Amino acid sequence: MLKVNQLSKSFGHKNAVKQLSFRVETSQVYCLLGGNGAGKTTTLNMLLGFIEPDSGYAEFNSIDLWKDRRVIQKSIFYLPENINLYSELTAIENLKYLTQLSGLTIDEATIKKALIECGLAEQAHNKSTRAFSKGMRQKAGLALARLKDAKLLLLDEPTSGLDPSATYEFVQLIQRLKAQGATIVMITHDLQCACLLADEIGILQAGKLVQNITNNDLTLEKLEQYYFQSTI
Ligand SMILES: Nc1ncnc2c1ncn2[C@@H]1O[C@H](COP(=O)(O)OP(=O)(O)OP(=O)(O)O)[C@@H](O)[C@H]1O
Repeated sequence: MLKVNQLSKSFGHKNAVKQLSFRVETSQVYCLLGGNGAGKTTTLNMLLGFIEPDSGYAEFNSIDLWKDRRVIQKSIFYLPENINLYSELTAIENLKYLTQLSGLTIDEATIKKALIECGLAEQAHNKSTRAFSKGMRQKAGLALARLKDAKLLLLDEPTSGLDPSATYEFVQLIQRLKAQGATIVMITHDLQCACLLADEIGILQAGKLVQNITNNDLTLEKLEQYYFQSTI
């Protein structure tokens, strides 16, 4: 379980995140929404340890995210908006190399299995990733998360720039990872995707959490209402 408690961060006089608290249970997806400049990236950067909070804390499975950084880094996987792979290497070579960097030795059959589970067609496994679309890169990225056995996935605007079919495939993939026990935090501007995937949705406005919505048969129309009421 991820517990974020009273997290705050200012840049000079700008309060980017103000006393932010939320919880994400194991096998649940939490979507953080908000307009430009609302504090989503700052929050993600604090969870990733890139930015130190001024106050507050976050724990994953009762381990403090900052005090036990090395322990926690093994559990966290960050999927940036645009995932970088080594373009001269194939998908399999990328995953072999990237898992080796994490101290893992994983055989090719296991890598292929992870790629297939994450929806990357077999004919792409031995191709250079230079010409991979964003959707294909994401599949390879999430296969890496599987191979590293990451328990907490932090996703940054994963559906921006994806076409509707790729978005649909992404939603299905996240649902599978969730069913396999991943805890997921996703920052996004994609209300439809949040509606489909999230168990809980937080809406940030000027650094403050102004809504925390439990997704009980939430419709897109209802979420749009919450969103526009909170952010305009
Ligand atoms: N390094 C920084 N120095 C100064 N101000 C910053 C810094 N990083 C973020 N901010 C400010 O903090 C506020 C929150 O920014 P943040 O990037 O977290 O918003 P966001 O919700 O991710 O926005 P977007 O959707 O546009 O990416 C903004 O006003 C931004 O200008």
